[in-house]
Amino acid sequence: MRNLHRKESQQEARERSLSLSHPKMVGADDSHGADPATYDRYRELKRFDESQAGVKGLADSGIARLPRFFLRPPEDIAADRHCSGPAAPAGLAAPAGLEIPVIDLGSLAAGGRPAAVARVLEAAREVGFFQVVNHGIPESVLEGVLAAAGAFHELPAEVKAGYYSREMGRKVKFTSNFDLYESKHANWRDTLFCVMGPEPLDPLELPLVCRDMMMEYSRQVKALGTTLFELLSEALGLKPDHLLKMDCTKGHALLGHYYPACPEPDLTMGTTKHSDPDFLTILLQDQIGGLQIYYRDQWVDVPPVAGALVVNIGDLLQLMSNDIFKSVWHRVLANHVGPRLSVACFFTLHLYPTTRMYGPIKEILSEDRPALYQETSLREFITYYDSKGLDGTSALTHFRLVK
Ligand SMILES: O=C(O)CCC(=O)C(=O)O
Ligand SMILES: [Fe+2]
Repeated sequence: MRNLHRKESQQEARERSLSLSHPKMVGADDSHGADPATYDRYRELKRFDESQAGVKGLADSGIARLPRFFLRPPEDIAADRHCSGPAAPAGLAAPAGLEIPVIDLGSLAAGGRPAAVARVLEAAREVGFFQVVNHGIPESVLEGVLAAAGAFHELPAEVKAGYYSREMGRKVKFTSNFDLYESKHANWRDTLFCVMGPEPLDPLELPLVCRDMMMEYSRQVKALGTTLFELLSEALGLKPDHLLKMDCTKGHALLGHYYPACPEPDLTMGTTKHSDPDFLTILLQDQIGGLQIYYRDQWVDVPPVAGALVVNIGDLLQLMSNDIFKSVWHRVLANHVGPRLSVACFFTLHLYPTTRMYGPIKEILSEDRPALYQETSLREFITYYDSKGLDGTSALTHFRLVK
């Protein structure tokens, strides 16, 4: 593990001394029953935002009822059950107890590669999600990075406030509900967002409490990403380095999510249903559960498997694979039990000024398989995704040639 020998910075000294003090309470509108005539949603959102304490601040203040802007009306929750995802396979029978595929990467070098490629193809095409085991990242690193992300969120609110931001260009920021002002309902989730590459992040920009573990995990998850993109390239019938040459592993961001125990979990969501705006996501979740994918008209649990990592196809890879791979809706249920921790690694060139255009890969197109999407730059794609927020629609629709 990396050890940085240097003098403690002012910010770190502040973190250390403040971590001994008590978290500050944040105010909350804890009455659902507020008079609709006088309820000022924007003011409440702003008050929450300006607390810079996220949903953990609300949980710590001991609220028994959720502020109104977290509430999802029952018809909204019901509608969720009948949504049609960006790639919901049409006309197929309901799954009889679908289990998210678990793929063993342990024998790639020992003749197991063709079987792994076949399984990756099947999972990416049919389900859009799979779990990997024997992936090469030691359990101590998985446990370590989850604990480190949790430790950041458990710092005193005053310390975390130093990182709180909604600025697009910030490489390291603590935020709650990136789409707070755009979305219909807020989510019961806080996030530490860190852009780790392509320009190497100066480790000193990371909070001290999670710095070494985030750097170590970043290095290891990038190596796993390379293996996965090679398998995915082969699954498309391309040379193993095809997706690597398209810069799919050039940049990645780590998102340390924190879902505190929720006082009224049935009335809100941990994460609203969405598909990911990247090439690929590798997700590390703890043992609490709550992640679900939308598959053949129903929500299916992605159960925590000790030592496994969850992999899902992002919107950009669905676009590049011309719909061979599926980027599917997923969501996280809020829970009485918590906190739930997860660390998502988004392979994306977020914030990197690349002008490269991404469209369906030419080598897999034919007269029978014409391009289904227009080309887009990553900047255009992300700007569109962020402006839309997690509104329950797919950003891919916007780039589809035949609507
Ligand atoms: O926390 C999780 O399990 C899922 C997070 C997620 O979907 C995301 O970061 O896009
Ligand atoms: Fe996601």
